[in-house]
Amino acid sequence: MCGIIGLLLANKDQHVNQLLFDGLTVLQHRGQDAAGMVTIDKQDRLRLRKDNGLVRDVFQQQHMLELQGPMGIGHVRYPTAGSSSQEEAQPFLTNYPLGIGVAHNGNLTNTDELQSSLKYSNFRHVNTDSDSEVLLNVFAESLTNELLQAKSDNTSQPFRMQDVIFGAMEKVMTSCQGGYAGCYLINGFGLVGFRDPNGIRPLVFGVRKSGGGQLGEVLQKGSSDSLDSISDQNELDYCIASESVAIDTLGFKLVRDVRAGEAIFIDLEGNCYSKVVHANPRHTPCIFEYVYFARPDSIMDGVSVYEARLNMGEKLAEKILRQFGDNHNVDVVIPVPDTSRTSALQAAYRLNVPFREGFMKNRYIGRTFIMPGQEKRKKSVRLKLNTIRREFEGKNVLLVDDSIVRGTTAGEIVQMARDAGAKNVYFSSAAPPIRYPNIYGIDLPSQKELIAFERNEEEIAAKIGCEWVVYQDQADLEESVNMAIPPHMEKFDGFDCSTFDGIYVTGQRMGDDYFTKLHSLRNDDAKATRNFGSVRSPSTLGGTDSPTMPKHTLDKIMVDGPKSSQSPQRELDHAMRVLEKRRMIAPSF
Ligand SMILES: O=P(O)(O)OC[C@H]1O[C@H](OP(=O)(O)OP(=O)(O)O)[C@H](O)[C@@H]1O
Ligand SMILES: NC(=O)CC[C@H](N)C(=O)O
Ligand SMILES: [Mg+2]
Repeated sequence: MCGIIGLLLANKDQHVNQLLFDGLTVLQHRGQDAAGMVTIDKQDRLRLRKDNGLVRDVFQQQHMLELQGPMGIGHVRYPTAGSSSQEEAQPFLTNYPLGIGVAHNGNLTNTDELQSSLKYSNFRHVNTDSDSEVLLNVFAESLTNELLQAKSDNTSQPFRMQDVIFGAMEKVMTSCQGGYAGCYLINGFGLVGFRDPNGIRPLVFGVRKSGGGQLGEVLQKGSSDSLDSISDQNELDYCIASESVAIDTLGFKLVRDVRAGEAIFIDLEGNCYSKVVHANPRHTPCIFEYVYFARPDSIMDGVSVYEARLNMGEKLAEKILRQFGDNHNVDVVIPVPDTSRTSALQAAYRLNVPFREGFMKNRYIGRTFIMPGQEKRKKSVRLKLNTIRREFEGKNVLLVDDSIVRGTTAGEIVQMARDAGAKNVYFSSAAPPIRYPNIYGIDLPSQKELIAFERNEEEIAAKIGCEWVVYQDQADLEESVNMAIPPHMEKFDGFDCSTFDGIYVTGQRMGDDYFTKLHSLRNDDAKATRNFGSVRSPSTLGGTDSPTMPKHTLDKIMVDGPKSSQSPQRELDHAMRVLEKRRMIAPSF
């Protein structure tokens, strides 16, 4: 679930680099593997920096100084296609036509077909296994055709670039299947934000007065659907982002969400054009954004993520009460930090039992679910959380998590609760059991890796070692989000709940060859082998699956490392051990 951002400033002497950096830092929870940004300088040169690592590791002072210009896009990556290699970090660029970059969140489900059509019909070269590079080239090809057409139709007068762009975006949306929200940067013209015809992945945009001034009453939150009422658009800075939290933090005012099947084009003069380019959009956003991915302080499609999570806690508690009545025997509710806190708080309130912080989180360890590799995820749970013994000793504790996916967290946490002296350990999940792969931007390619695959609640409880486990019902989860839609907003056409019910809004069915191939390419073992394959020399070391190590550190480890007489696997093991050791040292801020 990557994070994307695009920025265009009215004052062409200003630079977007610091705003991009700050925005990406705020979106870091959406991707920890790699980060990148591209800007366009005064000579129309695209300036790119991308690498594996967290935002703070990837952009050093010398990179920031070079990332000049008033327009740029940025990306934090959590891979769902190809490998974790540095080459597949984003943004991707292409020179033709004009010089275009892309930052993409989501996952295309017809990458292979598109790639071979680009190669054999359009003679375009795609250099990686990334679906995002394909998404870029499909647009580049369509834009080329639209530009050539517009040029031949309008020999005597200039054409309108917005028409050309919307024509190209229509082709993108009819050709590209899957979930995608993205931002294209077009040299000499501006930024394009877009969202797939099902609105699966989120995207919002906002404005501020040039340089950061106040907009006054014109754009009170949620009140304005267009920018028509703002007289002098030349004075506006624009920000497009995955989540409203980036818009808020950078001092922009949220205008609205990009609609399903819509593209918005912001030109260099500050004019903003929008069009729903897909003929039959249906708005079915990914419900897992509300469960886990988004920050609670984000407003997504008009819905406060925080409020939706409170509702999830309320409904979860009601299910526990339905199942056990008032004899539920729970002494204390304890959240599994961080994401479940909001739901756990409300569940405790509804159950009328104390809410206690029994686990303390090491703030320097990132999110474990989006880390690559099961060993690393497992180890990170232990490094990340520690117990406060007095909250467990002799008590019947109800642990609340937002979701149970592979069961890595639940298994470790239950054991920790027992080690801390809990009498009985109950576990509950604010989301229903996850039993199906995700194909729209969450890296859950393999059913067999899911703890709820072919297991019922009793079997899951036995597997994670607790007395009982209770999951949210899917209808209650959907209702939790629907209840938080403000009265003036349109209702959704439904949700993408495919990881819970196996119904794919883009029409795939379990058993299709697509799933077999996805599993074989992206199960944990396959990924480990592929990422291992990319560790060949210090120059390609950005390709290891280290989420936090800057490349120069990796280079050094390989120089310090064992001699080549050892097997490649042992060399890798050694490098990983050194990495693990060094990761224990907290980075300085
Ligand atoms: O069953 P699993 O495979 O362990 O996945 C589920 C867990 O992973 C996530 O936490 P994560 O540590 O990623 O992030 P958080 O700190 O935001 O809760 C999620 O909140 C669950 O706790
Ligand atoms: N999680 C995502 O949004 C991933 C984007 C893209 N599919 C990639 O792997 O880079
Ligand atoms: Mg968690």
